[in-house]
Amino acid sequence: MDTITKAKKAAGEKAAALVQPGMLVGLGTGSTAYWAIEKIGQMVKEGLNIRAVATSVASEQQAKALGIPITSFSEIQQLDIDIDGADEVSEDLQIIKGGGGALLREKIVAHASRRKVIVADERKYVKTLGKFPLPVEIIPFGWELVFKSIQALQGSPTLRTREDQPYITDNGNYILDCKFGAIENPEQLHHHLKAMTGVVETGLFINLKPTVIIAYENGEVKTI
Ligand SMILES: O=C(CO)[C@H](O)[C@H](O)COP(=O)(O)O
Repeated sequence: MDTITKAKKAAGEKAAALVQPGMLVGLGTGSTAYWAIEKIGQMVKEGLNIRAVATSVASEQQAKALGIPITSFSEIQQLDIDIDGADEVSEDLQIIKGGGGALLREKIVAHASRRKVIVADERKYVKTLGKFPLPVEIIPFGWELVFKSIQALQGSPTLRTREDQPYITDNGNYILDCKFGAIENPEQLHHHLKAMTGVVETGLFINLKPTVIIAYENGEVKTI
């Protein structure tokens, strides 16, 4: 296992240790959240009694394969804890997510959780957001209009593709990856984008007040 994968595993496992018996747990998406889900799966096998809501089809499949009981918002109102990855976390704990395409469900789950835990390796921890292109989930119909509106905002959008076709989210939408450069005011940018008809959600996770677990390649793990 390379040092970055080890760091992701360490962050994920540290977060999983916060899960207590009886909790309702949000399961994130991506290669760091993956390790938290693996660890929670192991804890369930050892007798931990929890229920979980997953933020993507992929994470739900992983959880089910591990025997983690899955529930939904038709049965529950709120989660106790959500453990998820990030593409960037700034020093003031604003976050870009959506590199894995799950930002909409991730935001719904994060907002439904009393405690939000973000797990990341050291490369994601930055002074200012914006090096990572901001994912924006949009409705496929008329997507070109949103594309042009984001161009006009100097967002330099690219339609995300997979095998030369538009990438389709779990919700049937498209994603524009937008290069705004340094994002000095994430809250303002989020509101500008959300006001565009056709934008479903942005990858800016603002003012979540998360617990952030950063794992370093040298083996250190810090909670911020
Ligand atoms: O937001 C996400 C998926 O939509 C992921 O949490 C984010 O992309 C980080 O993924 P990874 O841990 O694989 O770097």
